[in-house]
Amino acid sequence: MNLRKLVLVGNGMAGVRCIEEILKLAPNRFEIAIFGSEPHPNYNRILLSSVLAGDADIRDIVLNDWNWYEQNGIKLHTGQTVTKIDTEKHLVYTDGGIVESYDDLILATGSLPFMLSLPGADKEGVIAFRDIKDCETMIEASRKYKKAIVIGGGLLGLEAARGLLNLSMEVSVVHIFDNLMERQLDPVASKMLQRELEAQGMRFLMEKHSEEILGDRRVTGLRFKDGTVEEADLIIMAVGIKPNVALAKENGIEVNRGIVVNDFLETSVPNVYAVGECAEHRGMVYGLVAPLFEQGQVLAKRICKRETDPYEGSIVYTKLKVSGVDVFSAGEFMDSPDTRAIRVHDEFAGIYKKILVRDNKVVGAVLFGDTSDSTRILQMMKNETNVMEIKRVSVLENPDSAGVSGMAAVAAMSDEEIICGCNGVSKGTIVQAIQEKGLCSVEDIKGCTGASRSCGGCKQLVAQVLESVLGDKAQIAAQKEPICSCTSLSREEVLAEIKEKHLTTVKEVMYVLGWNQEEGCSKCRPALNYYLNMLWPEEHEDERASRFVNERLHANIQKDGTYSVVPRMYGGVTSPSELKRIAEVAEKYQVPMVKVTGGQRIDLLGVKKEDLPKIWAELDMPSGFAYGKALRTVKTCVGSDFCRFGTQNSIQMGIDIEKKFERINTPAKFKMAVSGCPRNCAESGIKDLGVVGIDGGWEIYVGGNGGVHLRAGDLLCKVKTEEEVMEWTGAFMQYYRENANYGERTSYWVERVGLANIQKVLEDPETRRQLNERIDVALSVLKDPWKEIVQNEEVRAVYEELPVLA
Ligand SMILES: Cc1cc2nc3c(=O)[nH]c(=O)nc-3n(C[C@H](O)[C@H](O)[C@H](O)COP(=O)(O)OP(=O)(O)OC[C@H]3O[C@@H](n4cnc5c(N)ncnc54)[C@H](O)[C@@H]3O)c2cc1C
Ligand SMILES: NC(=O)c1ccc[n+]([C@@H]2O[C@H](COP(=O)([O-])OP(=O)(O)OC[C@H]3O[C@@H](n4cnc5c(N)ncnc54)[C@H](O)[C@@H]3O)[C@@H](O)[C@H]2O)c1
Ligand code: SF4
Ligand code: FES
Repeated sequence: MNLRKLVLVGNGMAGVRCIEEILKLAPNRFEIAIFGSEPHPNYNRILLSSVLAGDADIRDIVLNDWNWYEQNGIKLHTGQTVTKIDTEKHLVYTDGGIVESYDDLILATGSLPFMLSLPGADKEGVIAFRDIKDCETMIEASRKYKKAIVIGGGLLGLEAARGLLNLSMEVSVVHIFDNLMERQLDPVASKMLQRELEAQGMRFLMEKHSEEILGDRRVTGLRFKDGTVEEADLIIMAVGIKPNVALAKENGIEVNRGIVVNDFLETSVPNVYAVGECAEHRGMVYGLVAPLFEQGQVLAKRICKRETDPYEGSIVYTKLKVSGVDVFSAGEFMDSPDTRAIRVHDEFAGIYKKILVRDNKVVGAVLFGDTSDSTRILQMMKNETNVMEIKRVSVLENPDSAGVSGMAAVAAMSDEEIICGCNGVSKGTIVQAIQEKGLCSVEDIKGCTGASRSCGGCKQLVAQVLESVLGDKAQIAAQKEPICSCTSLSREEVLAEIKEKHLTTVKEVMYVLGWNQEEGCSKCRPALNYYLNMLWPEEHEDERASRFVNERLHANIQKDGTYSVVPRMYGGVTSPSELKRIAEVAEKYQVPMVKVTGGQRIDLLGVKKEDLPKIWAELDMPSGFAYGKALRTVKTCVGSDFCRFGTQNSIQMGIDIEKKFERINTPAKFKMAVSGCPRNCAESGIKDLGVVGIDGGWEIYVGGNGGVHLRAGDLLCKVKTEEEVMEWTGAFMQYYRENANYGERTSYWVERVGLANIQKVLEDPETRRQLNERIDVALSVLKDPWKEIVQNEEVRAVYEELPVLA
């Protein structure tokens, strides 16, 4: 049988997804060729926000790797832009000189970012946020520059701003209206969002009209119509997108705002179809993946000559992907004369929920602070549920979930309810796949049903469905997330294999366990190095090359390529002679800034790499490990020796803890504090482990965090003596070292595992003894890295050869 020739223009999310559907329906019907302007295989554009925020690596966001094209017999032309279509002869031409014939042609050219045509918009440092290249440019710029402006307070602008904050830039968001995300939120939710983001460190310049981008070659600032100027080294334009229609338009295919398609995604020219952000259907152009995937399903059936319902449009809904902020918006969101609203606004809890009802049906919703109702509300919108048949207040309080856990609420969901909005996967489909195919991890479910494959916002729900089906077995299943895309093995499996096969180097682990990338990636290499150090403290030789640059160089790299030096000062206590040495070093090496840190240490900022060993030698103080995934500082208050409120000697307790546990590697940075009484001047409540003096003893709090994931610590235990503080501290640290994922702060780990479970383990004195025994072994082999480099010529020679950047 002669295969039909199918050509896809646009190797993006919508086009390739449609091809996947076609391959499912008719794997042998087409000879497929795909053209993409970008040099990459198909990747998850949505997760560029996560890459920028440091939560994912570019490699993690590939949806279909090079092998996938090969395995499916698809001819992939990356870096090739189709510039001409001969619709008579059925040929496409690329800028690289390739000509390909087609029987069926799908246009999935996506969108182009809208760039404001301001004077100076062509300067270096003015970019959009649309593709991998933009993402890389921003990450690179953050290493050299300090101030960023994001123009546009929509979804993209706010996600970009959050990412840039994570990259330690100062970020101002310039918005043209007085309400952020005015296309998705009403003014109440919008203001709540602004307050929350301000608390995270974002600055907002509202109702500002940009007039000119300043600077010579590179941008230095932005001038507004009111004459004011904001400085910037980087400007991101996130002011919307426009469908990429030039190719269609120039080749006689009907175009309006987008490429005009009918209910079967057919354009005005026979055998030419359009799908995705470039397509205009019934006057609507969509900019979110769920509708694009729905279009793709209809188109796949049409092209495969299968019967299909027409595509009749989609309900649009969004969630902002900024950690610490829960925002959901669906359908209509502004009150109007013909809608009535059901509202809940809890100003204490920072929760706002509104649904809009017309003709007794939900036509839209805005949720802020708690979006757990979102799937159910969306389902009501899709099913056109009559709200008059329900007790109305219960619309915003799931009767099934009131007072019960999220897991129980998921168990009570009907099979039709959609779990993954992006990919339209229902609970029933997931349950069936788990039962029939024996799936036991979120990753398996993703591979089999597509759920959680796009924005990832439904991962928790998918895990809960898994748990509701598998019960106890899900505990193991929940942990079956692969540690990165180089392997399908979870952390637990990798650790078990390391122990069983006695693997002792990162390379050996990757080789024996069949890593699909010989060199691993930036996610697995440091993680494996940590796990090996933790499992074989006496045997495993730390593999510096697998560590992040700061840990390799024992100093934090700064934006301008210089380093910071933070010597250890136990409990935040120093002496005149130490201060003198610090002052002398700072003067001699012309250290541009000497600063007291939030952890009560002294930071010498702006040191050149070549000066580091000399400074360490002259300071003659141990490393403060301010750069590592390790115990950082133990902050102390003045305590009972000097403070009139003090009930306990917090300074001595802090010094003792720091002296005992200094240098210990932990899955993520580990901060501690000791306060002499419940007034808590050392802020023990927001530390990974915080100790608070009380009458006749001490309280130990764990899982606190004063950063992005602001969280008050949970009370782990109350003890009477200093020895017990030390014993519980050692046991908790070692239990965390052995059980948390690499990179997971205690604030997330304690939430994930549950305080009660941790307490259950640590309450047993024998378990505490064993954990302390193991942490003591790990501590016994640690040396001060600065001293080693200063005193050992061989180590210094290796150090001096280290490249400056990662
Ligand atoms: C940072 C970011 C975060 C996002 N977050 C979300 C989210 O949370 N949820 C959500 O639903 N959506 C989100 N989106 C939107 C979502 O990514 C898009 O809706 C989706 O990627 C559009 O898919 P598409 O295939 O239509 O277009 P694209 O993904 O833009 O793909 C089109 C491809 O075609 C190529 N191309 C164009 N013209 C040609 C040509 N002539 N020849 C060859 N190749 C060509 C382009 O280079 C591009 O690679 C986000 C977008 C961004 C940028
Ligand atoms: N979480 C998500 O679902 C998500 C995340 C990122 C991007 N996206 C999608 O990507 C696309 C692009 O996102 P976007 O936020 O750029 O588009 P958008 O159109 O949703 O928002 C653009 C924002 O820029 C503002 N604006 C316009 N001109 C301006 C000016 N001159 N000065 C200041 N502000 C100005 C607008 O008022 C608007 O709020 C959209 O389709 C969006 O849905 C979605
Ligand atoms: S926490 Fe208590 S002991 Fe410590 S400084 Fe504050 S008031 Fe004094
Ligand atoms: S809701 Fe986006 S991937 Fe499931």
